[in-house]
Amino acid sequence: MSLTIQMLGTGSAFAKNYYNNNALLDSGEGKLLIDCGTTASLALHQMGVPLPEIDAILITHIHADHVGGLEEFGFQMNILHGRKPVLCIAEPLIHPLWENTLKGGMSQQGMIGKLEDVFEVNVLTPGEPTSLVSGIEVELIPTRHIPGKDSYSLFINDRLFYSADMTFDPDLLNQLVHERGCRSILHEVQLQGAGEVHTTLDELLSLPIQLQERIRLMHYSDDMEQFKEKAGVMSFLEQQRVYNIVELERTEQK
Ligand SMILES: O=c1ccn([C@@H]2O[C@@H]3COP(=O)(O)O[C@H]3[C@H]2O)c(=O)[nH]1
Ligand SMILES: [Zn+2]
Ligand SMILES: [Zn+2]
Repeated sequence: MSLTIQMLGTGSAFAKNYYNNNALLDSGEGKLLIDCGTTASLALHQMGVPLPEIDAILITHIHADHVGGLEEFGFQMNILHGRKPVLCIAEPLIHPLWENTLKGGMSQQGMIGKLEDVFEVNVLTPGEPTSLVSGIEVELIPTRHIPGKDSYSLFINDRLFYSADMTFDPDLLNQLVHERGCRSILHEVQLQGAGEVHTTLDELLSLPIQLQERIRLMHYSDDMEQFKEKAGVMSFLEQQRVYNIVELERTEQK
């Protein structure tokens, strides 16, 4: 079975040339949206993907570039299409997502008082690979991002690592590749400055070359073009280009 990934956008939270770093996985039998940021519905519209075609949404963590589009997605599906979208989410994110992000805009007296009133909630257990849509199995891996804020990176179909926003974790990357058969890595990157809550390009450049060869960069700032020659064997994912994951597993990328 083939699996494709198309980034709705590849931008950092403050990018203006790129949409939010959200992704559409398509197994041919089902579509999974990874994160639903503020720009998600506009990007999907431009890609020609109607919201009802998406079988499930998976959330990595609570920042607007990853969840800011859920209010519109939820309302559109309920009001215009008469059904609740499936929302896959780690248990610790449910309370903050509703109480701190969605409640203000979505609550309606007597009708909407909790996440489950708008979404079909699929509660995920970190560390347990779970089939989310036909042909797409995902394991949530807790990774560090903001102190005190839960965040989960993804290991997809036992072969593709998709980083959430995360600080540098070379041990995890080594373990995934050398012990778990990970063939390619889509990794967030911060191109300039100290990587207090993100992973910097310099940190990724410190990895063994065998790891760098597997890495494609995403979640980058508007000055990305200036860094193409500074990224060594790593290349930048292009937003809205459709990649077959087999194509991502080739080592010569440039
Ligand atoms: O301690 C902090 C907290 C946040 N921020 C910025 O806010 C953004 C929120 O979304 P993001 O996680 O994609 O990126 C984050 C950063 O750009 C930061 O630089 N330092
Ligand atoms: Zn982000
Ligand atoms: Zn974040």
